[in-house]
Amino acid sequence: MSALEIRGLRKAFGGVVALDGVDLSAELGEILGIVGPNGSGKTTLFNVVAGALKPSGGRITWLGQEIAGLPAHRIARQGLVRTYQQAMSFPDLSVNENIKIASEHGAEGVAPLMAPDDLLAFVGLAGRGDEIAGSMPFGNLRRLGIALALAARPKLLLLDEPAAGLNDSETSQLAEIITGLPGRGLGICLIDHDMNLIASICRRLVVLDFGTKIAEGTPAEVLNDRRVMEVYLGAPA
Ligand SMILES: Nc1ncnc2c1ncn2[C@@H]1O[C@H](COP(=O)(O)OP(=O)(O)OP(=O)(O)O)[C@@H](O)[C@H]1O
Repeated sequence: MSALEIRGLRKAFGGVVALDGVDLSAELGEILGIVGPNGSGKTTLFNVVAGALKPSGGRITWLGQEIAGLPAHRIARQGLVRTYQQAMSFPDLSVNENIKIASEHGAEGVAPLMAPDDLLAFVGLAGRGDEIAGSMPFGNLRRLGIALALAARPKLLLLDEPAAGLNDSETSQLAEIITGLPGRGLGICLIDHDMNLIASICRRLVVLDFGTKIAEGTPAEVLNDRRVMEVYLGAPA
């Protein structure tokens, strides 16, 4: 059984069906890319898995236990942690204070991934622990968002569009950070619209369209899939 097993996951907002029977598995030690056009259900998938939204149906098994519908803080305590499209931090507090709070709300019974100073160095914020989060430039706020998620000692990290708004050099630095995580035993699920980033760091991709999984496989398999090409490029199936 995979670390995360999702079966028949459904989420409806009134008449809008955002997830329509999604099956998906994610392993520790792998980077799984989740792609699809705007509105295909990617963020809703993360919200439901991480407990920010209750599913309308289906099963989510994490490390062998059913977690569908549990509140977000209980899911985070079990090592399943998500980041948001907007980097989340307490803007009036320092970087170090933010890290401390994140670690206090993190997974129970899991050793820290690394010491706070090493964590800051790992995400490219060495020596910036005393800076006030809200005064940092956008790229550094993104790094801080990842540092805060890692401070919560995740076993599986759900990254929602971490490269949005980053320039090319910031995106390659981000790719280095992310690719360093599976070797430390973490699993990563990565949503992003940057196909170059996704194809370069993910071994496996899942493609959503209108709340259903339309393809799954290696980047090469998926990007040559006729249905995926149709969705992205409008080519006939
Ligand atoms: N809170 C909500 N209330 C009503 N409808 C919602 C809500 N959240 C999402 N939806 C709808 O669910 C569908 C899936 O949205 P979602 O944000 O999950 O897509 P996405 O693939 O993450 O899109 P994007 O790439 O633009 O971030 C869309 O039709 C969206 O309008």
